[in-house]
Amino acid sequence: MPIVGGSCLPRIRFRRRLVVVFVLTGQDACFGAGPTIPPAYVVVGFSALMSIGGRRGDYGGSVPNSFGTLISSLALYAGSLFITVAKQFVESALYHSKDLVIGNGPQGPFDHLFELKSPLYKTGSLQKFNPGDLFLYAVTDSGMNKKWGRSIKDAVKAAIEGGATIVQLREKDAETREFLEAAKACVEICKSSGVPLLINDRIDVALACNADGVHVGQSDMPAWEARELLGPGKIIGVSCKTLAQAEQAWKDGANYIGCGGVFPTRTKAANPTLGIEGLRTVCLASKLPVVAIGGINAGNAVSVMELGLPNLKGVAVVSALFDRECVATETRNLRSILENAHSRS
Ligand SMILES: Cc1ncc(COP(=O)(O)OP(=O)(O)O)c(N)n1
Ligand SMILES: Cc1nc(C(=O)O)sc1CCOP(=O)(O)O
Repeated sequence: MPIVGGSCLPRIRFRRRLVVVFVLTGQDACFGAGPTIPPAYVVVGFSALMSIGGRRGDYGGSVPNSFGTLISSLALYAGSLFITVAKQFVESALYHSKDLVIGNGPQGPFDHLFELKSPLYKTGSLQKFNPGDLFLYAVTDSGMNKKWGRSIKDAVKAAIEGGATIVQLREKDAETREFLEAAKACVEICKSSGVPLLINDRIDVALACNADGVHVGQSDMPAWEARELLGPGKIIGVSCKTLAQAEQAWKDGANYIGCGGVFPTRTKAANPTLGIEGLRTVCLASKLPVVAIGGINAGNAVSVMELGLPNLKGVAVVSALFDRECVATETRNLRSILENAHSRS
């Protein structure tokens, strides 16, 4: 902030003007990675100059007073520097607490009363993840859509019409540009229905279409890196088959885990089957809400819901919804089965 000119400091000799130029322009400077020089620096510098000037009589200041001015200015500077460093320490603590998870909410432990200042946290609209949304999780499949002559958009519309509570676009074969265009249309559809939309694997696509979040597997981008990119307001799900994976997903700041394959499936090649007992084991250990996946359909969904585990929030389904003639009808039917089972448990 260069605010120095001949007219500002008319009575100071040239050599001292140089000092003042240094002091005043230095107030916004940084030394290395250290703090910005606080305005008190300017006061100290100016007072020091005054005191020197006083000694020589240029400003009419007295020698004893100028020493006192210098000491009190140094104290002011030290106090101000302390406050600056303390503020940065607290900011840094808040920043590093952003991914600490307590309970199932998106907030870190220090982030209850105010927003973090980092631009990273302006990327998403801050919204709370509701684990209840995992109740009937519709996961699309490009092959099935092609087989039945549906666009992704129509498949998503039909699933929402039938009562899906969350949707994931899992388009393994789609070209990026085509996928992004479809994803943008689906974001609009889901937003207007209040149904969260997640993107499978593709953090880039999720960011570009402003989806509600992503679902990542064990060989995809780690959840903590996805969280860094997406910010705290987005939903992140992680596929987990083991207790260690579930623990890591929690540490990484995920919102939920997808656990399977509960039953054998033809939708995902070479997918190990955990069975109902495998699902139970992971649910009991998981600190995050769980959605079951793999071979789930209208005929076996009740056996999953009947586990009655508090953090098992629902089922994720591909072929039982999308490898059918009428997606809306299949979704409606499965939703009513789930609701009946849930009300009994
Ligand atoms: C809800 C849910 N759970 C698990 C998966 C599987 O994800 P991933 O391990 O990344 O495998 P692909 O889906 O990429 O084949 C999922 N998609 N959704
Ligand atoms: C995508 C996916 N992930 C699985 C896992 O076990 O992580 S099973 C699966 C496919 C689920 O499809 P369907 O409902 O048709 O069986």
